Amino acid sequence: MQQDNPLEPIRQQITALDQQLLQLFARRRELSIEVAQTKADAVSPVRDVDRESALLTRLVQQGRELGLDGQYVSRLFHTIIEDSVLRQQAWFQERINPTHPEQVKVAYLGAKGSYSHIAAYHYFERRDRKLVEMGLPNFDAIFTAVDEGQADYGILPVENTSSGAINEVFDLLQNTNLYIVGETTETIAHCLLLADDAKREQITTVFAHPQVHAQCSGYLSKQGWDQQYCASSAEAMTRASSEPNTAAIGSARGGSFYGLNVIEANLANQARNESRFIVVARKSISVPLQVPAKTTLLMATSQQAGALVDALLILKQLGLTMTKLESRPIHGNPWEEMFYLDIAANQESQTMQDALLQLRKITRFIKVLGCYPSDTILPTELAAPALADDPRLTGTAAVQTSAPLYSRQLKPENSQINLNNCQFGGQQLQVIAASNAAVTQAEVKIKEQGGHVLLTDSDDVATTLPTAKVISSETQLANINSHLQLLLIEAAQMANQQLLTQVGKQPRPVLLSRGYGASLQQWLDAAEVILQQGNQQVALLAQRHQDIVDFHDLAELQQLTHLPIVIEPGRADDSATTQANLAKAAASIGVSGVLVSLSEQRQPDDYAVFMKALYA
Ligand SMILES: O=C(O)C(=O)C[C@]1(C(=O)O)C=C[C@@H](O)C=C1
Repeated sequence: MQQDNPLEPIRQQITALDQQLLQLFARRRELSIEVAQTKADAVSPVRDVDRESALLTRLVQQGRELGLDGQYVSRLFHTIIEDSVLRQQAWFQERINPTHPEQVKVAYLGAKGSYSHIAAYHYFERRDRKLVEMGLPNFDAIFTAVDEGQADYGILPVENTSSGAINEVFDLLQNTNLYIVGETTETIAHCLLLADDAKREQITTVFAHPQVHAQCSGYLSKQGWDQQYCASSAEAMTRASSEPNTAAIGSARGGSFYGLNVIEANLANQARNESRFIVVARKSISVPLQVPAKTTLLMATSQQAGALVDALLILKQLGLTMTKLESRPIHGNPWEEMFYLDIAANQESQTMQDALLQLRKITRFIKVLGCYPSDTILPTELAAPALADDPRLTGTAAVQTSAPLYSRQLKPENSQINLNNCQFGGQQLQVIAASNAAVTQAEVKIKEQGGHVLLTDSDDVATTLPTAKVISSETQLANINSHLQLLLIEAAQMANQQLLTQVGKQPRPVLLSRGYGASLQQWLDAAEVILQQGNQQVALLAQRHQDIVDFHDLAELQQLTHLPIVIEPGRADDSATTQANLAKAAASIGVSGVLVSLSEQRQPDDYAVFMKALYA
């Protein structure tokens, strides 16, 4: 009989107390949101370490009087305060980005019970959002589902304390249209999970995601089981629940979805096993200044020695803290690296705007992948005076730069584009020679008579000259040769927003022609589309189809933009000498390049005449 069990009355009292504790926690949470509402009016930060310190000191003291250990009390209240801070942050977030519906569709890796699923659950629960779950088989599918609007958000793991960065996700971020709008860190407790009727001694095979295998390699190497990789922890658990003599590695919570029991816990190599996840969406968000924010940048520096150090020095000089630096190879550009930087600052703060402005000047590619609330809540240590000043709060007033990226207003000095040893935007006029002949034949001629870049339709890469090619479609862009250095967008494509957007994601310089009948503003707006995507290496090409190159336009353009300007001088029937004179005149008002035909078949050799007249 239950009444005979002496434990029962005591347990009932514990249950009743726990129930009261829960009600108190819930009430505390409500008060925390009331505090946030008050802070919104006063524009004070969420985090108040002085208050936390005073509160913890008092609680530890009072706890001691009640016989409670100080560590125990501070640990408990750190969890409570962390929840309070994260809730307030979520409340502020919602206040300035109020578009979210009550339920959100979230794409994550694997099925119910996967680590990504649990991270998604925690993240959106904190935001009072009901989760419509969309488990997908791979990371690529998650990006596509959000991009195409089938899901509102995607949640993706980016790093783990034992196995490091998740490269596949970083690689997909290189080409995405999505923005990072949030992050969350999950403590991952890997357990050995077995079906009800299974026995540990009979295990022959263990299923886990490759990252999980890596994180538990120490434990697994001692077991002598066959280790099989699965696309997700959920798949591993599904298999362990149906295949005899097998086990899975997963979380206790995940295992419960599949009727699996925890046989051993804490299998990871590192005692502290945490994974950081990012949340991606189609629209970027603003982060309120009350909330500590992170800004993630994607950046390619020039290939000169020390280029990365120069970029990092800018951050240092502005007092910005970089919390992460990852590098990944650039797709199609062997030995070139794309850098991912997490900076503890709000994108809209003046300091971050200054940093972006300076970084744009020295990078070949730069894009803000997102600015989002930082979910890392460091515990307030007791009696540490340094904590009175929370360095993660930038606290500066919001500044939105409205000047376009192409404008002189934003960047007074000329931009420069480097291709091997030639430099558009520098002192010397650069010559791009267009040729239909075989690449080797054209190369010989350019080397004999002068010139810097070869514009060719050929995919032959056997040349030491930088090569340029006309790109007319996204398909063509997707298949370009990795040696190609300069992309030329012709007049007919100037208004092709999709092509411009894709070209903007390239780490290669772009020469953008003015569209037929397009105004200077429309031309610059097209350049802006490319720049906004991250590609900072854009030059403008005034082509011959504008009848003759209009010097009035060129002079005006010089004032409006810092982008290098290249011209195709004169009409086709202008003599080589006339074209050279036009090129020289253009150079005198700051034009940095000229596009001419190599005209292999002509007699006399127009190219030779042109080059001679140019340097006469
Ligand atoms: O008192 C405040 O200002 C709060 O925001 C509440 C609270 C808490 O939960 O106790 C939360 C965050 C602050 O860092 C300090 C305390």
